[in-house]
Order: sequence, then C-alpha cells, then structure tokens
Amino acid sequence: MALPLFPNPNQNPSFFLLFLSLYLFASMMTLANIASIDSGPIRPTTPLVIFLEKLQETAFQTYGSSDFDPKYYVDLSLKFDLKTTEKGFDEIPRSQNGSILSKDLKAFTERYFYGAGEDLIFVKPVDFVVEPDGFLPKVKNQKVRSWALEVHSLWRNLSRRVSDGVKEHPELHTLLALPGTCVVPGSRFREVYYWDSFWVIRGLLASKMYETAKAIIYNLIYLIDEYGFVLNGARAYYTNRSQPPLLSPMVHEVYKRTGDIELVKKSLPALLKEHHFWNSGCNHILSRYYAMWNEPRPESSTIDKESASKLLTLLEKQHFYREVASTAESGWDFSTRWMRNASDFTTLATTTILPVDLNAYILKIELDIAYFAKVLGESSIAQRFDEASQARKNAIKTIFWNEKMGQWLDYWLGTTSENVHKWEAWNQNQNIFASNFIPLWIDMFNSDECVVDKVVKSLEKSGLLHAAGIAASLTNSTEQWDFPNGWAPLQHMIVEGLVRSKSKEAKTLAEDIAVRWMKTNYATYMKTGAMHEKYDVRRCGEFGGGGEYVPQTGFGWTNGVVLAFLEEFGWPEDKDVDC
Ligand SMILES: OC[C@H]1O[C@H](O[C@H]2O[C@H](CO)[C@@H](O)[C@H](O)[C@H]2O)[C@H](O)[C@@H](O)[C@@H]1O
Repeated sequence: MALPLFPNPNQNPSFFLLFLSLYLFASMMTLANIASIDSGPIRPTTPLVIFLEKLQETAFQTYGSSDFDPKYYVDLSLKFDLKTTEKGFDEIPRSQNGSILSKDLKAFTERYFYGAGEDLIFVKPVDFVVEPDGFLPKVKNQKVRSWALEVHSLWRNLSRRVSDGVKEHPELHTLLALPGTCVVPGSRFREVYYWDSFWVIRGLLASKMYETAKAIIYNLIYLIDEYGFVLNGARAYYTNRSQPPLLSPMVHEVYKRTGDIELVKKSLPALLKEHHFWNSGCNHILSRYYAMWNEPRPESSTIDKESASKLLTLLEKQHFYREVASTAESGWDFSTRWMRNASDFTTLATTTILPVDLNAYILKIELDIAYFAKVLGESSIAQRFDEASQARKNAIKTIFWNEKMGQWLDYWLGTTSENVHKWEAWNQNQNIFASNFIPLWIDMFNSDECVVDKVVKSLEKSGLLHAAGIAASLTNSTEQWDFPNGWAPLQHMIVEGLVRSKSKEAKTLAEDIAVRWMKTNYATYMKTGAMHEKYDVRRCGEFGGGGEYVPQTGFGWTNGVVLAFLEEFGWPEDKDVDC
C-alpha cells in the first residue's frame, strides 16, 4: 500500500509548498486509516481454511504445545468434500468438557486427510544436468567445486509440480494450482514463496537452469492474473498479503542471461498491475506494508492468539493481528524493527512505518518497467516510469537518507493529525538494521561515489559484520529477524550493491562478506549435510536457527545465494576451505 508523503521542508522547500495544498485533502483520508483502530480492508479467506484452523486449534488442545507446528494443519488436503469432513469432525467422541483423545483425533486425520505436502509432486526439472556446461568457471578449488555440484544437485530435491488433483478439485486444497514447475524453500515451507524465489532464481541462473527460472516467473505472473498481486506464498491462506516485491528483478536477471523477449512481453502487463497494487497512483509516493487481514494468521493461529491474549478488547486484537500479518508481508517476520517497544511484541506498528527496503524494491520495479518498456518500444510507459523512478528516488533521499549515519533509515509516521505528515528527524528510526543498507542495491545509489563511500564506512563500523556474515540487526532479541541471525537475502543484496559500485573499497568489502557467508555454508554443509535458512552470525559455520533441518534438502534461498556468490567471486585461492 502506498502513502503520499511530504518532502522534508528543510531539504526541499519548493516541493514542500507545492504539496501543501494537495496534501490537505489526501491526508484527511490517510489519517482515518492510521489514527483510528483498524478501519482497513479485509480479504476474506475460504471455508476450507476456516475449517482447518478449527482443526488446528483442536489439535493444539489435544496434543499440547510441545513440537506443535500450526502450519501443518492448514497444509492438509481433504480426501472427501468439506461437508463430509466437517460431519466426521463433529462425530469425533468428546468428553463432557469437550476434549478429544489423541488416538481419536489421529484416527480422524488419517481417515479424512492427505498429509501436508502430498499434493505437491517431486519433479526433475527439465533443464537439470549433473554438471552444466560452463558451471562456475571461477571455482577452481576441487573440494569447493564438488561441494558446489552437490548444492546444485539440491535443486532436484526442491523442485515440485502441483498435483493434478489440485487443478481438478481446488476446493479440497489450500495449495494453489500454479501452472508450472515450482522450487520451494524446503523444510516446513512446502509451497512457493514470493521473495524467496528471487534468490532461488539467482542460483538457478548460476546452475544454467533457465527454463526452471522462467517457470517460476510464470507461476508468479499467474498469481498476479488471479489475485492482482503476488501472494506471500502459493496457499489459500496467503491471499491477504504480498511479500517484498521482487518479480521485476527476477525478470530482469533472466532476460539479461537469455534475451527472451517473450518473457519481457508477458511480464510487463503483470508488473504494471503489481506496481498499481503497491501504489495509489499519485506522484511523490512512498509505500508501506499493509495486509488485508485483521485476524490471526491461519498458518500460525494458535501462536497469534496466545500473543494477543493480553490485549483486552476485540478492536485492540484486530489492530494487533493486522500488524502481525503486515509484518509477515515485510518478509521480516519478526523483528524489533517493527516494534514500538522492543520487549513487547504487541507493540508491532508495521503499518505506520515507511520501510526503506520496500521503497527500494518499488523503485527497482519502476526502473525495470521503464527499461522493459523501452525494450518493447512502449515509449509512453517508459516515460511515465522514468518520471516515477525519479520521484521515488528523490523521496528516498529526502525522507530516509541520514547523512550523519551514512544509512537510509525507516521513517515512522506519527499517529496524530499534527505530526503524521510533517517530516521530523526524530521519526527516522536510528537503530541499525541490515535493511538500512538495501538502497545500495539500486544502481541509482551505487553509482554515486560519494554515497558509496559514506555507506561503506558506515557498514564497516556498524557492528553488523560478523564471522558468518551480516546480522539482521544489533538488537539481541528472540525475534528471528534480529541479532544473532544472518539471512541469505541480506548478505546477497548488500554484497551485490557493493559489487556494482565503482569503488575498490566497496568491492573488497563485498568479497569479504561473501567469503564469510560461503565459508559458513561450506562448514555447515560438511557438518550436517544441509544448509539452513538462517545462521547464527556470531559463530562461523555453526548451524543456528529455529525450525527442523532436513538433510540433503538444503534451503532454497541459501542454495541460491551460495551459487550466486560462487559464480561472482569463485573461491579465492588464499582462502582456506576450513572455517
Ligand atoms: O510460519 C509462518 C510464516 O512463515 C513465513 O515466513 C518465513 O519464511 C518464509 C519462507 O522462507 C520467508 O519468506 C520469510 O521471510 C520468513 O520470515 C511466511 O512468509 C509468513 O507469512 C508466515 O506467517
């Protein structure tokens, strides 16, 4: 969702006056959303999701919280129609207080459901070969090369197609009927995820698997055609929100390697729709995350209800649930980045934050649309998006850039009519997060030598750099997108931004970060036979993260970033493979 924002009057006095009158009317509308408790849009879910949530709740009460994964229940598919299943559910024997015996619930689920993930079929991608021609030419070290080939082979373990049953009877599944080959993150994430797909594609390109990369893009375009935007993931319970919008760079990267003009032709209308989803259409705009949902997330319903239990009124709970879903939309679920009070999860305030990274991604969409339009000879679209990208670039500079820190900072909107639309320095969140460096990924910023110089110095002394890469934040919280976790996407975007600049110092830093990350993954893989979605960045090579680890499956975006880094940097001769 987008929000018009005033320029900083100190930096841009002329813009300030120009927008003052236009803004008064718009701000009345905006304030209604921000100041009141939950007046936002809702996108209803399906009867199946509602029923599976009921099953999830029952399972939680019956089996208890130990090792309980609520998502498992909303991933089940039905053997019979919903009415028959509901009847079977009502017939489960219950004691006087309503409780159910474990054995009865187990018998019910076995009789009425297929297991989670059974509606996705393993496939060998059409373009997979054991050792692709021209695979990672810079990797000479034999030990590293054979590891890289193993990582490459993991694409077979992560590739799926949606079973015909889903296409014939979508009402029996929460899985959505994507048309082509899918690559899933792995572990409990059995379905396609939006932003994960970007790093999966980066790795597939290093693996020369162009057809699979295109199939992923066409799946995401299918979601835009069906729903108007790319969903968080390909499940019926994800239809109320998106995820960080990275379709345009996926198309750009694949086009660069293949020159496939058909791909660009088919992508452009979808990207225009997606851009519309993230923007209200007026000039000079910055966007925020805003889910169309104010109830517990179905895939985590038992957890969300527990978190909301200390809130007293329904309105407070609804407001909190929208913040939770909106934070999931950010991909950073969860982090103190989005909390007013770092020790109180119920103070999530994501919908009142203008996030640096989201706006960098939307700027990239605008730049990519302008580029694709030029390739296709659509000059009026090209011109419109050249202008839009200039406007957003200015807004990013004006609202987010902090000269003293050499970082771009999230901007917190006020909640009263006096302060919501007035730029104030103290509304910039001065805490250090990896997201404060993401605009460097955009060429408009990494081509500015003065900016790069400041950002490199700032990153070096930020405290985010550790033995295993870049931490998500400096706050030592229990939230997974905080210290001590380092995530593949953050390593990659920052490194790529540094590499694209002209600065030698930036390139050296990029290689240093990439090598730390690759060594961590190498060591973890040697120790455990897999790579994980995130790492404890304090300890080199030490597996760290929640969630189960599945040998030989790896994790989609980690595999992708490792292969992308090996392609870019090789394995420097003087770097030992051991941690
Ligand atoms: O389990 C519930 C949440 O799981 C997802 O979030 C995490 O995994 C995703 C897949 O790798 C990743 O894209 C995201 O950044 C992670 O935080 C899901 O995206 C959430 O919406 C969901 O509630």
